[in-house]
Amino acid sequence: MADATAVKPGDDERPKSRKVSALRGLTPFLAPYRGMGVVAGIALVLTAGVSLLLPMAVRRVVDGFGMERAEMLDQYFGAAMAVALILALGSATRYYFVTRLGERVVADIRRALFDKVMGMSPSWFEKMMTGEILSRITTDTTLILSVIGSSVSVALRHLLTLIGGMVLLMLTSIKLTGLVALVVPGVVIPIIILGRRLRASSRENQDWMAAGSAKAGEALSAVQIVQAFTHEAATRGEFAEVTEGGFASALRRVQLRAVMTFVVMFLAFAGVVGVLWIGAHDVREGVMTAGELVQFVIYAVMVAGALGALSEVWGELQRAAGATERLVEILGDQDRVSDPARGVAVPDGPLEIGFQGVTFRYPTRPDTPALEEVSLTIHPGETVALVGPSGAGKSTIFQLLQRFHDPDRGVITLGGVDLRAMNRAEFRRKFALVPQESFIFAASAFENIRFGRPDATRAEVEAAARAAAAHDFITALPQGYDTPLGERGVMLSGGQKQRVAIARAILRDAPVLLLDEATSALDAESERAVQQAVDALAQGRTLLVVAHRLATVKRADRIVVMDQGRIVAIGRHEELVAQNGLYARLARLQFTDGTEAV
Ligand SMILES: Nc1ncnc2c1ncn2[C@@H]1O[C@H](COP(=O)(O)OP(=O)(O)OP(=O)(O)O)[C@@H](O)[C@H]1O
Repeated sequence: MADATAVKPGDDERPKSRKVSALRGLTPFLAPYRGMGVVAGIALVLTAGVSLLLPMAVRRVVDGFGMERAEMLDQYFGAAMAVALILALGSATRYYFVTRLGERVVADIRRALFDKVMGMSPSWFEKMMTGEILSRITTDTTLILSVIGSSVSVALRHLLTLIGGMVLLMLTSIKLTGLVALVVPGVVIPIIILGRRLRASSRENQDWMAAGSAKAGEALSAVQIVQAFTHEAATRGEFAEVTEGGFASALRRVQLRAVMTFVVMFLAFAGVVGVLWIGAHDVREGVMTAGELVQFVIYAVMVAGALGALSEVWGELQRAAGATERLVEILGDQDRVSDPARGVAVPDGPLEIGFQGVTFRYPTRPDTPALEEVSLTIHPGETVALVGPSGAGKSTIFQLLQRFHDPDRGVITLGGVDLRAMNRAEFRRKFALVPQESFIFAASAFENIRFGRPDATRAEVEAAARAAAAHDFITALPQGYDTPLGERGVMLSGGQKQRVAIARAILRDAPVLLLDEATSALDAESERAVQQAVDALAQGRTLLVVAHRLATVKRADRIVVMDQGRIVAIGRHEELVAQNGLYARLARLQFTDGTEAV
């Protein structure tokens, strides 16, 4: 068994107790479908009621009432046929509506979760791994499906049988019911005690499942790195550890369930046998008829069966309660960044960008400022290059400008309006981003470029590709623009991916371009092609570029030199070289054209 303490998931501040009442979190999702619930409820009551009448019919058969005349016998069995029809119809109706309700509600929950997660800012994703989110969207919702789609209705049916059965037991024989009543606490108390332990172990089990998905998801997305570093054995080991941890915790749950099933079943049936024994004496002495005893026994078996089934369903309800709580947790999570209740419209026309006294620390690194007292104005149409050593805060400028985080101090404006006063989706339309790592979706080249503007025509997509010097290599692909590029664009070279990303940004046709240049050196030809694409992109737009190439910096109207989160110099290439400061050093050592800078 794995060392559970080493990688035990779920060791966070969340409370461990999982109460079935957590299922209340599902109410908002169930409310719109009240109608379906009502129909299912009626069918449920009907079938439970009819099944409760059956033992009485059996008593009459055993005791021979109404069997004297043939037509009465026929009527009797005709009625039994009708009952069978009602039972079958009621059960089918209940199944249909309950299952449909479950599927509908779970589809709604999945969508609500995904919608929520898609809108969260990066700091939220820092505490939640992709695999874990996926596990919640799939595994946890499946648990809820089983509850709404069956367990609740099964539980209700058994509950009705239990209550109705008890009443009818009393009507059949007060004395024997009294005896049964003595047995019931003996069954219920162990259910409560074991149920509590089961609950804790269920949550733990679900946490293990989520941790397993998270590990596997990460390893799969980096499978080449894992193989290149011959880390397969260790990665397999880590996954095995999580999986075995999950198995061990499942085993504890299964053992508990087994013990619980034994205790409950034995006590229930032992009780029935005991009561039956006394009843048999009563029949012998003529205190009750054989039919009454049979009726009583059937009710008692129904009641015991209902109790046993309830204890099983209870476990499922608890598992689902844990799942619900986790989902409600995500749905209720407050993001650090949020849109204003009523967003100010983004100004039309040329947009000036302003940073005024911006200081920012990443939430995960509260001690080190990533930006400190940054003030900078970028005029419309200007090309500004951000340069500086690794970790200087260049990418952080981009992050804040797109409002993935809010500054701790200071203001960031677009067109003179504080970003926090506008809706993020509105002002982000003014930006076209070319990230350092060009992300390629598992779709065709055409779809990948059209991602920049989903309503673009084929001609517009091709024009953008031409401007980005991507048209020629795309048409040379086996199916041209319709060639699937494979997961993360495995079909393309680094330079080609960049040009697809640039074409995407050109197509977006936004007034402000944010270009994070790739640090990796390209061969001379790709370099020229990418440079040409960037030039096309910069035409008539504001360009803010995290620059790693001398060619780019030399073309810039202004160069902003950053170091340890601060702006240390601003100027043109020649001026900065003449100052012989950090920039001159960087220019000599860091820019990737290979040419001497000064
Ligand atoms: N998500 C994050 N959480 C915590 N700290 C971060 C995060 N991203 C960046 N940092 C830290 O903030 C500082 C600035 O990082 P940033 O990515 O802006 O640097 P950069 O100048 O773009 O570097 P590079 O040229 O290497 O990309 C660094 O010290 C970095 O370690």
